[in-house]
Amino acid sequence: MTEKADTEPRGDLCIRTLAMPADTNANGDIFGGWLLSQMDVGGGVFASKAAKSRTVTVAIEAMNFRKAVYVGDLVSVYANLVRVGRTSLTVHLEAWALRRGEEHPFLVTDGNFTYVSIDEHGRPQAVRSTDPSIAT
Ligand SMILES: CC(=O)SCCNC(=O)CCNC(=O)[C@H](O)C(C)(C)COP(=O)(O)OP(=O)(O)OC[C@H]1O[C@@H](n2cnc3c(N)ncnc32)[C@H](O)[C@@H]1OP(=O)(O)O
Repeated sequence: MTEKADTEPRGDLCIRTLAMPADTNANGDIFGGWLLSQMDVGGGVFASKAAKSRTVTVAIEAMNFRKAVYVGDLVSVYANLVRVGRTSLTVHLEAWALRRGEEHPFLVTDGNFTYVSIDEHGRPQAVRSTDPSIAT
């Protein structure tokens, strides 16, 4: 895995939460699945706002777990739109942790999450947005 040189989060802040004891794995560290679910929730909020519709997660790619997260870390998820298809959007998500007593957050995970815009029956529908960067 290549080390990312980023020193600052990129994108829109979409969720911020505190890692709690209930989120730990058998080793007492924060469970990767918990982190992934925070990213999915944040990315879903971002994708629904961008598509102006309900969305569902269809794929997660290029997921990197770069650093461990511990109880008490403040976890923030940032989103960037990287691709818009006919019915789907791909969002690059980064999770950053701020440790108690420290000044600077650090990148803990990142990945590309693809969401599909769906209608009231759960069927894919064309992305419709007033955002000019999302041409359909
Ligand atoms: C936060 C949460 O959402 S939790 C819920 C977890 N997710 C779910 O329950 C979703 C379950 N899956 C589904 O309901 C269906 O598979 C749907 C609605 C996502 C897609 O339905 P399908 O009939 O497969 O649709 P279809 O084949 O037309 O694909 C729709 C879009 O998804 C894209 N897609 C499908 N599979 C993938 C994949 N593995 N990777 C990337 N994109 C994909 C297609 O390319 C298409 O995008 P485009 O229109 O922009 O070109």
